[in-house]
Amino acid sequence: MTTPGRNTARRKAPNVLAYAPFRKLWTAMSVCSLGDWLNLLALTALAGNLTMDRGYQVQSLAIGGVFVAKMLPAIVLGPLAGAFADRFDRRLTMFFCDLLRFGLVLSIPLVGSYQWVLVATFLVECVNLFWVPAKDATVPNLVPKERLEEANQLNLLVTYGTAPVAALLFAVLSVANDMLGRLLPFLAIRETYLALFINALAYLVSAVIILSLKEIPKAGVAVATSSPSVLRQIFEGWRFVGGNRLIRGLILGMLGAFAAGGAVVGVAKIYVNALGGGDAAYGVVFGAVFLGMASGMFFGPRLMRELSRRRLFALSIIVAGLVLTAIALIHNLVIVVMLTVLLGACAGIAWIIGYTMIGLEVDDGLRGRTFAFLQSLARVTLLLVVAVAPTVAGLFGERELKFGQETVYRFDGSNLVLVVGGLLAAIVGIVALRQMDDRKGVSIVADLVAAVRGERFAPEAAEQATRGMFIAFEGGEGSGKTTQSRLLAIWLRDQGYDVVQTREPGSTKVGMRLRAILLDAVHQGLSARSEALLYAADRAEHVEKVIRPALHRGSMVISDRYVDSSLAYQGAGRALDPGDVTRINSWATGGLVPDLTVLIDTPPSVGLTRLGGAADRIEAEPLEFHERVRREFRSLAAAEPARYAVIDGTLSEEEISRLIQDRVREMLPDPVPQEAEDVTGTIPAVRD
Ligand SMILES: Nc1ncnc2c1ncn2[C@@H]1O[C@H](COP(=O)(O)OP(=O)(O)OP(=O)(O)O)[C@@H](O)[C@H]1O
Ligand SMILES: Cc1cn([C@H]2C[C@H](O)[C@@H](COP(=O)(O)O)O2)c(=O)[nH]c1=O
Repeated sequence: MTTPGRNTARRKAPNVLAYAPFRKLWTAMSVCSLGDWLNLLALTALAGNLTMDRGYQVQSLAIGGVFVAKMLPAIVLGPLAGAFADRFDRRLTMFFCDLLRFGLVLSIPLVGSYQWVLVATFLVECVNLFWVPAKDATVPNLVPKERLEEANQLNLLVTYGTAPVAALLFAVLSVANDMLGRLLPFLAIRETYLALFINALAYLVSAVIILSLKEIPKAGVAVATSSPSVLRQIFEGWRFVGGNRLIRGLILGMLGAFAAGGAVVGVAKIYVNALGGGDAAYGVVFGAVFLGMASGMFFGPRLMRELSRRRLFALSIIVAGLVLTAIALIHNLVIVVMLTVLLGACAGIAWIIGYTMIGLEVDDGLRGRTFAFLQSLARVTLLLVVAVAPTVAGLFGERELKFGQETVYRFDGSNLVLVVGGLLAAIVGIVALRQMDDRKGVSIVADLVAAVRGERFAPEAAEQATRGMFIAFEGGEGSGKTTQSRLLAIWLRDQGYDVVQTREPGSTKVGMRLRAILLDAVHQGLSARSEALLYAADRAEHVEKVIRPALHRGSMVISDRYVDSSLAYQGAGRALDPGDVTRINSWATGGLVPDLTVLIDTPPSVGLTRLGGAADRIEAEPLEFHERVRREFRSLAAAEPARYAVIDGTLSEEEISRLIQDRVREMLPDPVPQEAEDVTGTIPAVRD
C-alpha cells in the first residue's frame, strides 16, 4: 500500500564500520584475506619453481597438489571446526589460530622443500577452518541485526576484493625481490619468499588485533557445560540444516551458485583458448568473475531493496544458471566477458543474501556449525567441480555440429560442461524458490516490476492508496506486543495522529466469538486446518470492518498480531504448508500488507513465564512448538529486512519503546525531532 513516509528520506544511519568492535574485526579480516590470497599465489608459484627442472607434467601436478592440499581439510575437518567455534572462546580460538598460521607460513621458506609446502599448506588450511567459523559466528554479536547484511557485504567485499590487491602486491614484491637480488646479491632469496614473509606478518597483525577485541562474547561456554560432546553437537548441526526448510533451500542455492562459478574456473582456460584468447584473456575472464561478484554483493540487495529476500536469492541463482548456459553457447570473447560479469553479480547476490539469512536465522549456539558445514560443502563442491569439469571436458573432446552445407558450430567439452553446469544451477534455483518462497500465489514478475520501481508489491495497490499507515506487532506469547502497541499508540496520539489500536483475533463482533472458540482449552481436538481457517476468517472480518476503513480515513492502524502469526503458529507450529497459509490469508486480507511489522523477539522460555493465569489452548502447547513459532517469525523478518523492525524482547519496556519510536519516526511524514522527545521524556503521558 502507499503510505506517507514511503518516499520520505530516512534518517541517515551511521556506517556499520562506526561500530568499533566490528571495525577491528573487519580490519583483522582484511589483513588475513590479503595474506590468504598472497599465500595462494606464492605457494602455487613456489611449487612450480621447486619442480621446474622436472618437466611440464610434474610441474602442473605439483601446482595442482597445492590446490588439493588447500581444499582437502574442509572435507575432513569442516564441521568439527564449527563445533569448536560454538563451544570455545571465539577470541582465543582466533588468536591462537593466527599465531599458528604465522608460524606455519614462516616455516615454508625456512624448510624450503616441496613436500613441506604441501604439509604446511594442508596445516594452514586446517587452522583456517577453525578461524573462519569463529569469525563468522562472531559478526552477528558485534553489529545490530538490521546492519548484519551490510556487515556481511563488507566482509565478503574484503574476502574477494583483496584478491586483485594481493595479485598486484605479489607482482610488486617479485619485481622488488629481483631488483634487490641484483643490487645486493648477498640478500638474494627466492622470489616467492618475500610474499610468504608478508603473508606471515599479516597473520601476526591479525593476532594482535583479535587479542585486543575484548567485546567478543565467550559464546558457547554455557552450552559446552550442558551439551554432551563435540560429535553430538556436529550431529545436531547437521540435523538442524536438514530439518529446516529455509536453511536447506539457502544452502542448496548457495552451493548451486558455487558450482556454477567452479565450472567456469575449471574450464575457463581451455574455453578461452578455444575462443582464440591467450593468458591475458584468461586473466580478464577470471577478473570479470571477481568484479561481478563484488558489484553483485554491494549493489544487488540495494537495487532490489523492496523484493522479498528469498525471491531475490532464488532468482539470482536461476539467472546465474541461464547466463552460464549463454556463456557456453555464444562463441564471442567480448560477450563472454560481459556475461561473466553478470554471472559473478548473480552469484554475489545469492551468496551475500544466503550468508545474511543464515546469520539471522540460526541460533547463536548452532551458527558456527552451520557456517562451517556450509563452508565445507562449498569447498567440496568446488573441489569436485574444478577436478571433474576439465576431465569431463577432455573426455568429450572437440566436436562440430553441422547445419546444412555451410554452417558449422563448434561444441567441445568445455561447452558441454558449462551448459550442464548452467542448467543444473537453474534447476537448483527453481528448487530453492519452491522450498523457500514466502509470497506463494503472488506473481514474481509483478513483484520484480514493483521492486525495480522501488515500491513494495501489493496486489490491490490502486484500491489501497490511502493516507493511513499500518503497523503490525508480532511475537510469541508474553513477548510484550500488547504493552508496546499500547505505548506506540499513546506516543503517536501525542504527536497528533489519529490512531486505531486493534488486535487479532477478536476485534469485531464475529471475531470475539471466533477468539473464544480458538482459545478455549475445551477445543483441544480442533484440527490444524480448521484453526487456520478460523484465524483467517477473523482476519477477513478485521480487515474489512476495522483496518481498511481506518486506513481510508487516514488513521494510523496498530494491530497486535496479523498474518505473520498464522504463518508462524499454523504454518511452522502446526506444520501446515506455508504456501497454503499464505494463500488463504492473501485472499482473506485482499493482499493488505503492513507498512511495518515490529517483531518483538523474546525467547519462549522468557515470554511464557511472564504470563499469569491459566494457559489458553495455544499457550499450553509444548516449548518446542513455541520455539518453532519464534524461528518462523525471525525467518519472515530476515526475508524482508526493510519492512521489519526486529527488537530484542528481553530489553526493558522503556528501551523497547524507544527503539520502536526511533523506527516509526523514520516513516512519519513529518519526523518528530528527537530533541523534543528528550525534553518531554521517553513515554508521553497516558491519554488513552
Ligand atoms: N520488556 C518487558 N520486560 C519484562 N516484562 C514485560 C516486558 N514487556 C511486557 N512485560 C510483561 O509481560 C507480560 C506480557 O506482556 P504483554 O501482554 O504485553 O505481552 P503479549 O505479547 O501481548 O502477550 P500475549 O502473547 O499473551 O498477547 C505483562 O505482564 C507485561 O507487563
Ligand atoms: C492471530 C493469530 C493468533 N494465534 C494465536 C497466538 C496466541 O496464542 C493467540 C492469541 O492470543 P493473544 O493473547 O492475543 O496473543 O492466538 C494464532 O495461532 N494464529 C493467528 O493467526
